[in-house]
Formats: sequence, structure tokens, C-alpha cells
Amino acid sequence: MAEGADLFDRLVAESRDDWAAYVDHSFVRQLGNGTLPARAFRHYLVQDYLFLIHFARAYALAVYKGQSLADMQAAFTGLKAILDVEMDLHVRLCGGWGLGPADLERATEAKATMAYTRYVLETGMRGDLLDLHVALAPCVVGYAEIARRLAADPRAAAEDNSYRAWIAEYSGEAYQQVAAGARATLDRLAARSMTQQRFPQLVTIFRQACRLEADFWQMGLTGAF
Ligand SMILES: Cc1ncc(C[n+]2csc(CCO)c2C)c(N)n1
Repeated sequence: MAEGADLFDRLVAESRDDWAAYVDHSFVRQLGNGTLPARAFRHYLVQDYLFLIHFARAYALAVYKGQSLADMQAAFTGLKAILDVEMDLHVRLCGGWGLGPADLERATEAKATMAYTRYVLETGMRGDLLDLHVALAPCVVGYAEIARRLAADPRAAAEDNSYRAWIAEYSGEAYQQVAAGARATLDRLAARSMTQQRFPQLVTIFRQACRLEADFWQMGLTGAF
């Protein structure tokens, strides 16, 4: 690995298979080339709305666990990105199918949604702020990376790709900045509380989150049929 790699890169380097299964999942490929069945995307997006509600709670927990203004601001930035920006995408796209927020909140939560969100919340409650941000990292940085890769392929922006709004949102500058901020937060927290002994435990958390992300895509593919 390159000299001077940040904590995020070090975690990915120790989680190669789980990371690849997440970012190269067949759901992601089909999103990119526009072949994903519409009902799989709908099922995924409704579940993702429920997911984001719990993820907002996880960011609120990170605000609560902050030990400094910088900690609290970093968590608040993530919380605002969900509540003010990301939820808007979901409300807009689901609105196009005739589903309003009340319908979404009534949807039955899939086991993959429960498993991932509650894992992150539990990790944060049990551990410290670094544990919590490591559990959040595959989600925040992963989506920015997935969308950036997809956007480099001309099929992503093609007029007939129904998923181009999704790809444009996460590959856009605002999300790329949120992901860069999440990486910087990990390094700031690591400088304060990382030890050599702790690293394997952080890798375990990171890998679990990657596996739960892959299961979330899989739920989108198979849960809709
Ligand atoms: C399963 C799943 N994983 C990751 C994201 C992306 N995401 C969740 S919170 C956040 C940061 C602030 O918006 C980002 C980018 C998602 N929507 N659904």
C-alpha cells in the first residue's frame, strides 16, 4: 500500500474481498448500464428510505458522543446531508411512483435493513466515536466511490438509463465532499485514539459493514420478486 495511506485506505486494504463484493455487486453493475429491473430499484429505494432514518439516528449518536466541537460538527454534517439532501432524492424518486413519506414509513422493514442499521447503532453505542465512524465509513465513502466509477461510463448518463439521477446525485460534488470529510474525520479520530492493538477490531467492524452493504444490494435484487 502507498506510503501515507489514510485510515480508510488501510481498512480497505485489509478487507479486499468484502469491499469488492460490495462495490462491484451485480446490483451496482446493472444500475450503471441501466439494465436493473425497475421493481428491484423500487424495492431497494423504499428500504433505503427506512435505512436512512436509522442512519440519521446513528449520526445523531455521533453528535452525542462528540468530545469536541470538531467532532460534533463532523457528525452534524453527515446528519444534515441525510436529512436535507439525501432524503430529498428518495422522496422525489418515490413520489414519481405515487409513494409519499407516510407510505414509505409504513413499509415493512426488510431483515437486511434491520441488520445493517442496528449493527451500526449497536457498534456506536457499545464502542467509542472511532468505532462508530468506522462502521459508517463503507456507506458514506463507498457510495461516493461507486457512483464516481459508474459516472465514468457513458452508459450511466445515457438518456435511456432510468438510474442516471441516482448516479448523478452520488457522483456529484456535494457527496464527493461528504465522503472526503468522512475520510478526514477517521484520520482525526485515529490520531486521537487509534492504537496498533485496536486496528484489527476496527477492521472487523469495517468488514462487517461492507458485508451488510453487499447484503443490502442483494436484498434489492432478490427481495423484489
Ligand atoms: C445502504 C446504503 N448505503 C449507503 C448509502 C449512502 N449514504 C448513506 S448516509 C450518507 C451520508 C450522508 O448523506 C450516504 C452517502 C445509502 N443511501 N444506503
